Amino acid sequence: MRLERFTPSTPEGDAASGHPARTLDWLNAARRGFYDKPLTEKEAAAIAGSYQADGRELTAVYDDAAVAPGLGAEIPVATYASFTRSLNTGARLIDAHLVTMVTVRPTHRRRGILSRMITADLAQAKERGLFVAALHASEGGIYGRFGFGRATEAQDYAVDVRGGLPMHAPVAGSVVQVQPARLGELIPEVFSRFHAATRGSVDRQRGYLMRGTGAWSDDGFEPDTALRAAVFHDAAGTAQGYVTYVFDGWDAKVPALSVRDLVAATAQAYRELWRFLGDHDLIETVNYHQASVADPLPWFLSDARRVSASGRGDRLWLRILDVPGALGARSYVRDGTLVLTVRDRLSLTTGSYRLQASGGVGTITTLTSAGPPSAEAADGIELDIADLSSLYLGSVRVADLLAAGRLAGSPAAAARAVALFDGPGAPYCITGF
Ligand SMILES: CC(=O)SCCNC(=O)CCNC(=O)[C@H](O)C(C)(C)COP(=O)(O)OP(=O)(O)OC[C@H]1O[C@@H](n2cnc3c(N)ncnc32)[C@H](O)[C@@H]1OP(=O)(O)O
Repeated sequence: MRLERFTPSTPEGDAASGHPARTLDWLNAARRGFYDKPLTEKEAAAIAGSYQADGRELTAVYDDAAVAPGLGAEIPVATYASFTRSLNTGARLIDAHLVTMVTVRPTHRRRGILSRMITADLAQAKERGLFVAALHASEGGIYGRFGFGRATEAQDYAVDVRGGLPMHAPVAGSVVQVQPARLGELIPEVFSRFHAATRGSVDRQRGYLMRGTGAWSDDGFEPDTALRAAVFHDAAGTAQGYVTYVFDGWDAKVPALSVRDLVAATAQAYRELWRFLGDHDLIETVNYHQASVADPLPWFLSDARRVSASGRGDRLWLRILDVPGALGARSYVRDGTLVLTVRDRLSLTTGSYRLQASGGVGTITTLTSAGPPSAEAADGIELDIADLSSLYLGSVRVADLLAAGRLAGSPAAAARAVALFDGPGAPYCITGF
């Protein structure tokens, strides 16, 4: 097996590697891995351009022993991509190493190819100085062993909008319908305000701009003529939110709209965009797939039962690569001191650390990174890096990790952990990658 890392390119750019279809072959191997149709050369060029803008790095694994009539040795048997985007820790934005497009051909599965790719990649990301890695998992049982923990959750809504959506609050600001193609400047502007204000948010890749403006369809790369859009302006005339959505068609079970994307920089913008969605005559249901688990919509409505929630599940998974760096980049509600002993199967963060929080700021001292735990560790907590990664943004409470047997420590140490890690609200991420 041969592993290559490269940046996406045009056939001319790839020619220097001796494999002019290198990017196209990688993209189609990844699509095969997710059971998608192969791309045309035009589509591949559009995606490669978008990936270049994202700064993605591609990993391919080749099987030089491939024999006819099987796929040729130039077609990757495994794909893996990574790029950097900021993550809101609740205190500030830090660079996160995003992992995506992981596939291994069925004929090559369970031979350790994913393990090899991810172990090398995470070690490199740590060497580059990144504190955390993140991904969205196709299955819940794969990534814990590599130190990833569930870090944000979301839920699906089906909202009954028959006769509109009566709300407690009076109408504020204004909503206008716009052509999606006119959203080019507004999408990044509104998202960046949402991102700066939302713990757990990850900055978005270029594909969001392409799909939000209708330049690409939801599942392809042709213009999306069915896409509709609306923008909310507050009383001062500032655009504070937008929604893109489609009509599900007259053949659907009930006449429905499906929200493709809804980004609101303020609670008022969120409320007024929902009021707008409810103002579509003939429509009975609005479907939404990225509601926060602490979503306020039911409280906005005169009748909260208009909202049916389902499909609650994990979205973002996080993996701390550098404990002092990551814990020093979040905030703490209370002052206190806690020693954490961290287990890490990949040995990237194994060790004991003293966390001292004062005035919201954490200072972390590495006590040991190899050998026996420090004497101070006896009075601390012990947990796996995947569970510390789940605690990091606040998606799980210390008591739940204790009850699950995933966190060990004396009652006094656990109480100190509660004081430091259990904060208000739920982290929220509306970026998929
Ligand atoms: C971030 C993303 O891109 S998520 C998308 C992931 N990709 C997919 O779901 C596409 C379809 N699946 C695949 O392509 C492959 O099965 C992959 C990528 C999930 C796994 O690749 P493989 O090369 O077979 O994994 P590898 O052999 O390295 O296994 C690593 C470990 O994960 C385990 N594992 C692998 N796949 C799974 C799975 N689907 N469920 C549970 N455990 C799994 C293995 O048993 C092994 O465990 P061990 O370390 O305890 O021995």
